[in-house]
Order: sequence, then C-alpha cells, then structure tokens
Amino acid sequence: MKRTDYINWDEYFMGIALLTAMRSKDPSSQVGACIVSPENKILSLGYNGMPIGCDDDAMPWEREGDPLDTKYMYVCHAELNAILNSAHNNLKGARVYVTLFPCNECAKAIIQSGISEVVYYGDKYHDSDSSVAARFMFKKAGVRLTAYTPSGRKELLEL
Ligand SMILES: Nc1nc(=O)n([C@H]2C[C@H](O)[C@@H](COP(=O)(O)O)O2)cc1CO
Ligand SMILES: [Zn+2]
Repeated sequence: MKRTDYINWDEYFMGIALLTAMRSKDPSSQVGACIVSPENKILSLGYNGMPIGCDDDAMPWEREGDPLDTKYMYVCHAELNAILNSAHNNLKGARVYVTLFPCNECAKAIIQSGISEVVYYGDKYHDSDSSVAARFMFKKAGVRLTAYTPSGRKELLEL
C-alpha cells in the first residue's frame, strides 16, 4: 500500500517558496515565489533581491531615510523576479505561491502574465494602500486569491 503521509501540492510548492525566500539578503522581509503550471510543473522561482549586477554589498538595505538611500528604490520583488525568470514559459492559467501577499506593482505583472491564481502565506501589509490596490486589481481581473493553510508539519525542512 502507498504511504499516506506524503506532502500535498500546496505544501510542496509553498515549501519551495519558503526555501527560495531563504536566499534573500533583505534583513527584514525575505519573500519567495514559486510559479506552477496547471499540470503542477514548476515554471519559475524568485526571491526579493537587488537587480543583477548591483552588488548586494554596495546597495542600501535601509527601510527609512532619504528614499535614494533605502532598499525600496532598488529591490526587485520575489514575484517580479519569478515572472522575469520565466521568460521562456507560458504563464497562462498558472498559479503563483507567494510567502507574502503581492504589492500593487507585482499584481500588475501577475495579471499581465496570465497567472490566474495567487496562493499567499503572509499578509502582514493587508491594510496598506499597496495591498488594497492589489486586491482591487485581482478582483477586477478575475485572479483567484487563496490564503495558504499552514500544514503544521514541523519536519518539513531540516537543513
Ligand atoms: N509581496 C512582496 N514581495 C516582495 O518581494 N517584497 C519585498 C520588497 C522588500 O525587499 C521586502 C519588504 O521589506 P519591508 O518593507 O517588509 O522591510 O520584501 C515585498 C512584498 C510586499 O508587498
Ligand atoms: Zn511587489
């Protein structure tokens, strides 16, 4: 008889998104994204980081101060990185697993790429204008929003 305690697709893909987030150099929020086809094939991965060629050690990681001296001006979000990394794949009807709910800018990119479902884990900026605008666009565009239900598995990653 087959084993029964295998991880389901949602645990698998969110687990990979969480592992991917661990590559982030951001001191406050490490975000991961995993894009999956309707056939449950992984199409792309991304985490938040500085653009290629912009030395992590030469870039600011501050949250406050002169805008030009904060990370916000430069950092590429996990979702955008995952979309850009998938340039050769068709994302129509795909789902994206994200460890943090997408901002309005990534929402635009998600919609334009043809992704039809967002499965999100964290939602700590739920009441920000960015999240409100993202939800507004997702609703208009018919992108499904699904809150991930943590499995409670503790043994998932023991690196
Ligand atoms: N969905 C998201 N994907 C992301 O990749 N990010 C990135 C941008 C920053 O590097 C970091 C947020 O930093 P902080 O404001 O929590 O210190 O996470 C942020 C969000 C939130 O909208
Ligand atoms: Zn974003």
